[in-house]
Amino acid sequence: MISVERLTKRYGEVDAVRDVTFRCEPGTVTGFLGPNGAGKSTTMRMICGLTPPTAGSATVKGVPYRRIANPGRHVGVLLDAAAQHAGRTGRETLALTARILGVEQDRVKRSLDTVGLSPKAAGRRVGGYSLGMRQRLGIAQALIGDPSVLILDEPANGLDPEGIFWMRGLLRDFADRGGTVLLSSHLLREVEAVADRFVVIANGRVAAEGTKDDLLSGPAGTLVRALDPGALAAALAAAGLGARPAEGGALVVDGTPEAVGRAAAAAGAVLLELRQAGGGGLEELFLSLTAPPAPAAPPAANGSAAAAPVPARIATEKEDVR
Ligand SMILES: Nc1ncnc2c1ncn2[C@@H]1O[C@H](COP(=O)(O)OP(=O)(O)OP(=O)(O)O)[C@@H](O)[C@H]1O
Repeated sequence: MISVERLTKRYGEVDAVRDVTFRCEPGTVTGFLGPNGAGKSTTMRMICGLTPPTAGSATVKGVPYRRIANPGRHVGVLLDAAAQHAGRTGRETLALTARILGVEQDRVKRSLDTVGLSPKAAGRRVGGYSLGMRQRLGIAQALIGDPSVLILDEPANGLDPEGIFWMRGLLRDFADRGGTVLLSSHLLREVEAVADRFVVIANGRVAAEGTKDDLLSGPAGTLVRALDPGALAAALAAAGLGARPAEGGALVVDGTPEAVGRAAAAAGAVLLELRQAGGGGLEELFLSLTAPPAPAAPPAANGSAAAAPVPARIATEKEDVR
């Protein structure tokens, strides 16, 4: 079990993570999703005791990570596959990890077999590995202590399609045997096939959380796209219809297609698309939750309420200050 309670991390003026709360249960894979810079890595680093939170707390198996004795026997962590010693061979890397964790050396060969690194590859220096090979080695390192929890940050980066398929099978099997998996990605499709639950983070905050069915059962609204997004935004605001941005400059509006069509017609806004939202499934929902805000409406000639921008539920991504 991983438990995250109101985790917050501030870097100067930047709120990298704000009030993030979620749980990962044994026997499940939790997909931790969000666009670049959303706060996934910072959250995972706080769970693993590498970054001190500004506020809030996180526990793994009921204990803060830093207080777990010999944590590699309980929690397998892969946060950055590129951060391995380039001068050691893959086999040496695992042999050293096995010694540090106090597990038998025969686990080295088993782990190499599990992740599909051949004896020849294992004998090469890590500096010559591709990113995909480093990911496999990192996963072997995470698994060698036979943990019951896995925390993996973008583990599919650099893996080819066969490698991604293999990794999904490995994680599914790990969870089906009672393990707990937290898996981050900025690509929904990468995790959709393996995750039981999703935590979607945008701009440092949890934007949505739940199973696929939970996420898709919410009010869908109407998807609309106009030739002039600003004119549409003004028309919706004038009609008192709330909206949030979706993919390709579209909006998802809290209202029926008829109400949206009437509002657009009244303002003379030309529509390119008008339909019930939600048919796009999880991907459409993910994109709408993590999209930048809708364009602001142009000021109305008479200075009426039509000048107000459509309220967007999701704020824009922060500026990267690194
Ligand atoms: N050490 C740091 N100092 C200052 N700002 C930081 C630091 N680490 C992260 N940030 C900022 O915090 C925000 C969240 O970054 P984070 O790396 O957690 O996002 P992410 O969701 O993992 O993104 P990606 O998918 O690109 O890895 C970003 O705005 C980032 O610039």
